[in-house]
Amino acid sequence: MTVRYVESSKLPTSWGIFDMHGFEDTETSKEHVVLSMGQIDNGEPVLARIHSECLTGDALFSLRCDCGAQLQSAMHRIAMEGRGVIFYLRQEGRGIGLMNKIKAYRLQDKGADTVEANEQLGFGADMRDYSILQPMLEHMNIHEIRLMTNNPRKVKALQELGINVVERVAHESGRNPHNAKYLETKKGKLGHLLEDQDDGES
Ligand SMILES: Nc1nc2c(ncn2[C@@H]2O[C@H](COP(=O)(O)OP(=O)(O)OP(=O)(O)O)[C@@H](O)[C@H]2O)c(=O)[nH]1
Ligand SMILES: [Zn+2]
Repeated sequence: MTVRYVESSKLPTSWGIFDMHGFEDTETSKEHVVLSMGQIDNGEPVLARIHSECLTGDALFSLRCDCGAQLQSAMHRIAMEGRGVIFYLRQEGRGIGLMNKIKAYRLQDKGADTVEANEQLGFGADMRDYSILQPMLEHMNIHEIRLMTNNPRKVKALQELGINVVERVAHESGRNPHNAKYLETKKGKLGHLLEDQDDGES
């Protein structure tokens, strides 16, 4: 495995003070970050978020998706429990990268949904590889997680890697008129477990 631990520091945030741990993938040069709070290496299942980078949603306040709201909600939940961990993985655009995501957004502006746009660009619907998590979890001595996600495929992928997901914690937030179609496609085509939205727009 090519992912190695680099260094840790404090990261004060609006929700509290996290510990920030840096990892680098020497093969891809991708730099991943883990935020933790409380004692997470004592063997008790850890409340965890495995968050895929979304520059537009996480940093630029985009309403096209729900990523920014999900990240903030995860930080809030962990702070409320006083214990938990966020793996911030640099898998922008479900693994296709930022430039390709912009191309996909352009196709979506012309009517495609997120899956069709990926396919029109020659990519699969979801190109993420979670195996990079293994050395990071090992370094943090985390073996059992309560995973904040709506994506059953993410749970399955982690379990196939030998990561024990003892609970899926529903993680819905940030629904708005601009991401209604995106969320509908996640539910209809990607199998996300999202509440029905009877009165919503599509
Ligand atoms: N290719 C592509 N990627 C997108 C698009 N919108 C958001 N993303 C990326 O999707 C990733 C987040 O994945 P999601 O499918 O929203 O959610 P998830 O991580 O599978 O599931 P949750 O754990 O429930 O959030 C981030 O890397 C975003 O950059 C899009 O329209 N096209
Ligand atoms: Zn996003």
